[in-house]
Amino acid sequence: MIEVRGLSRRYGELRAVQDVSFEIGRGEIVGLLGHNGAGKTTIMKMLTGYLEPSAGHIRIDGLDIAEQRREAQRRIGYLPENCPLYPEMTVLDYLDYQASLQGLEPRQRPAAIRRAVERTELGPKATATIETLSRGYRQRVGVAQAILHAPGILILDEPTNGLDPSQIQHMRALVRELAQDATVIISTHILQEVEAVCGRVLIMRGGRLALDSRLDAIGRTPRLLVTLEQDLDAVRSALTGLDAVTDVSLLDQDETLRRFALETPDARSAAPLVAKTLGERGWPLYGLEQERQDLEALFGAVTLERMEAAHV
Ligand SMILES: Nc1ncnc2c1ncn2[C@@H]1O[C@H](COP(=O)(O)OP(=O)(O)OP(=O)(O)O)[C@@H](O)[C@H]1O
Repeated sequence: MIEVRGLSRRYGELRAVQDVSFEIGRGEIVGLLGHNGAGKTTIMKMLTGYLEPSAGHIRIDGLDIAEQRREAQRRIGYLPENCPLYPEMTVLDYLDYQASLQGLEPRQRPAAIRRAVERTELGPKATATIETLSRGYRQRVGVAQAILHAPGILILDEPTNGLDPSQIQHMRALVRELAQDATVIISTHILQEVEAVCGRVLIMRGGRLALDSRLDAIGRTPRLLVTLEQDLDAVRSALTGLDAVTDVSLLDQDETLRRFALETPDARSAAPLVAKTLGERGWPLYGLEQERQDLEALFGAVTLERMEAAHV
């Protein structure tokens, strides 16, 4: 339903997006992941018809966005990175104004606004002026304006940017809920964000698509990191008998302590078993935690071969 072929965009000499191709099917939740400046926003602006590509094609449900822009845009809801909100307007007035800009007939608007307010749980703030809202609520208003016309595709640029942890949880739950009847593309520079809601990831690096993969195919089962005084052989013989631990390797060490990485099918449920087994040996446990991989670690995990394959 979204088809992108050979997409490129230059800003003067700068190649912000270079020869990017992908397809996204109905109902997918896809994370567009990359560092600041990787080209995510530029791609999203082109997908939504607000920026013209320097080269390449985009089709939305078979509609060429260059030739049938308005029709294609009707199928898309867009939360821009800095969604323009009018601070002095109430939430309802703002949504009514957006509904009119989006071309909804006056008689359709009340039902559309009611549905958007309900889905984003903005009811208690509906008559508040936007300037009085927290950042989390403002983002919800941004999402509400994106879903007014019940689009089949939602494009959300950094939807959790600047939110506190509880607002992030709420936004993630909202995205999952919206994904039940829409295809969703979310841009972010935070890997955990993708892991929390997406089934597939497109990784951008320096304007190029470095990886297009289902998350479960990346092999990112988190490892358990354990810090002990013992050496590798001793730790191996203590732990590899457990079903929960399939391999042990030494990560790093200082004069007294060694940090080991335990391969395990499920790090969370393995942790108490590992703690118990080590405790039974009377070994002091200096650390036990799940490995957190950042974007760099993921880039490292992606083999050169796969990156090259993604470029063809
Ligand atoms: N209007 C513009 N004029 C010139 N350069 C631009 C313009 N917009 C973006 N760029 C540049 O293009 C590159 C890609 O920017 P883009 O905003 O697409 O990246 P991004 O991955 O979305 O990053 P961020 O998360 O910081 O928004 C960056 O080097 C940026 O500075």
